[in-house]
Amino acid sequence: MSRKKAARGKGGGAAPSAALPPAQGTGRAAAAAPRGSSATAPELPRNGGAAAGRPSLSSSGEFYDLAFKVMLVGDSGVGKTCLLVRFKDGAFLAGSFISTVGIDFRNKVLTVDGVKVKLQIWDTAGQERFRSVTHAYYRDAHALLLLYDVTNKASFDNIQAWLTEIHEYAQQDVVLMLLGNKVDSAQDRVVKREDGEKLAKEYGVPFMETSAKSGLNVELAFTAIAKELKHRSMKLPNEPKFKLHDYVKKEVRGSGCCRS
Ligand SMILES: Nc1nc2c(ncn2[C@@H]2O[C@H](COP(=O)(O)OP(=O)(O)OP(=O)(O)O)[C@@H](O)[C@H]2O)c(=O)[nH]1
Ligand SMILES: [Mg+2]
Repeated sequence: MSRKKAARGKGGGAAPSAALPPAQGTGRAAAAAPRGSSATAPELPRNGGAAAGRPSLSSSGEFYDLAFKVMLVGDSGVGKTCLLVRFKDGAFLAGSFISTVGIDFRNKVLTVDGVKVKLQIWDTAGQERFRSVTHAYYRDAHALLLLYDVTNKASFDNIQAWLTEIHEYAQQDVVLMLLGNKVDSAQDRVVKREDGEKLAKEYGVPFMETSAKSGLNVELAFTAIAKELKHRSMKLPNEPKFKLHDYVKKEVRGSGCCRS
């Protein structure tokens, strides 16, 4: 991978989403990106750039060996922005709900089995009116985290429609994971864990329940994705096969226990 600085997202376009605090490497892609345009972040090769074998420099000045694009999708209000802020900054965006406008991205470099993997994480707006913007970004996503809110039945019922949309717009080989968020709100839960597990099994996707508020399983969700993508792109000869489903089953924490 040639030594390059990941381009910053350009400003401009509609008002940037108010939900993400200004931060290093925040890409503020124009909310109404022209149909079919690629993101304002650099295009990332399908294999994450494994071929070059030399580290690159991310916009936050961190070296990385591989880079992948991950998208957060799901109904408005399920917790996509909060999950990203929890993962990136280790904080919970409490207070009033500020809906994402258009799309935003944050970068985070994590180390997976000694390899530095940069995740360029796209936080999409769940509101229907931004759906056409989101469609333009599916094309080069390497992985998708599909969220519903365990306290909101409609967000779970809409998962089928999200899966149809993903099937239509995303690549065949996209890595997909289903997340039931807000599991800390036990008293308000209306979607049982078994319902999520059953749906995930039906579609053959890994599943876990998370909480952006407590942090439960948030690190695990992104680490599992990074491991899967790294193993796909760097098939080292004597490396044991990585099985995403098995890894998630082994590592996932129940909502009854401590933080992730
Ligand atoms: N209890 C609890 N509340 C959460 C959690 N995650 C998000 N919330 C709250 O749910 C509301 C919506 O969260 P967001 O992250 O903004 O939702 P979103 O999916 O980004 O919504 P859009 O940007 O409109 O698509 C906010 O008031 C958050 O505080 C969680 O894990 N637990
Ligand atoms: Mg949001």
